[in-house]
Amino acid sequence: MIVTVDVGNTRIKAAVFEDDTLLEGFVFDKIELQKNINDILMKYKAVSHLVISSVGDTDRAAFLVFEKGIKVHFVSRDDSFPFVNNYGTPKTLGIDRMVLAAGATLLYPHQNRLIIDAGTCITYDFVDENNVYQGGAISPGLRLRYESMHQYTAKLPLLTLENPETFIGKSTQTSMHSGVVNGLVYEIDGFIEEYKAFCKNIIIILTGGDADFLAKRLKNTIFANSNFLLESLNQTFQYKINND
Ligand SMILES: Nc1ncnc2c1ncn2[C@@H]1O[C@H](COP(=O)(O)OP(=O)(O)O)[C@@H](O)[C@H]1O
Ligand SMILES: CC(C)(COP(=O)(O)O)[C@@H](O)C(=O)NCCC(=O)O
Ligand SMILES: [K+]
Repeated sequence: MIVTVDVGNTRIKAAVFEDDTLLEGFVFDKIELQKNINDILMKYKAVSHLVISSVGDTDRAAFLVFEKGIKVHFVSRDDSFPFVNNYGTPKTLGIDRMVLAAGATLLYPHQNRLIIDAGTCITYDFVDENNVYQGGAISPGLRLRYESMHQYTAKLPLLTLENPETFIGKSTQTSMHSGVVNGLVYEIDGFIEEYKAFCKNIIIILTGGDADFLAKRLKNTIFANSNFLLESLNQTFQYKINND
């Protein structure tokens, strides 16, 4: 049994796996890290490994306290990955994006894959049918769009996510909701159209904290799975064990 942990820029997500089956998922804030991991390990005594992917310079020590009896593995660029990396700056490619690319490569063989992760930032990652990671895009996430408009203007309020009724905003608030939500939906649909025109036989996976909210608003049919990074971590770790 393993626990995978995804340390994003906003929150921490974790899941318990028995082989390929996700038994339970968790979401918590960074300050509650040790307590939550401890609770998970108390509940699932058969856990043998903690597998962590972190977008930042996580305090390794916070995880290493669990090393008594459990193996702690931080996924890094030195691990084996099931794709060839054709990114121009492979050393600066986010570990989270590498794990998503690895998961898509292993779970959806012999096809083109586009993984869209709607988290703090929106990341687009493209792995082609020859298992070459080609790159993608990075743009601000939903919450970041609201926060940055407030932070970098004199007059715009800080709003929380709301569904815009129409695309024509009739007030400051509805204009901002339309700009953020419709703007992001148009962006994602636009990228999907570009990728579909560029290559046939492509699977599109949408994940991240805003995946469910966005999925039902997209024109394109996609596969929404908010646990895809946690599942990809499980796959990446099994691949590493089998290939090291
Ligand atoms: N309690 C919450 N705290 C922060 N963001 C949340 C929360 N619930 C939903 N979200 C949404 O999740 C998004 C962040 O997604 P997440 O996958 O947690 O990010 P990351 O992987 O970068 O930490 C935000 O844009 C926000 O709209
Ligand atoms: C783009 C990201 C900030 C996304 O982080 P997230 O929204 O998942 O928290 C992260 O993948 C990152 O720091 N990447 C490094 C730059 C790159 O991938 O090229
Ligand atoms: K992301």
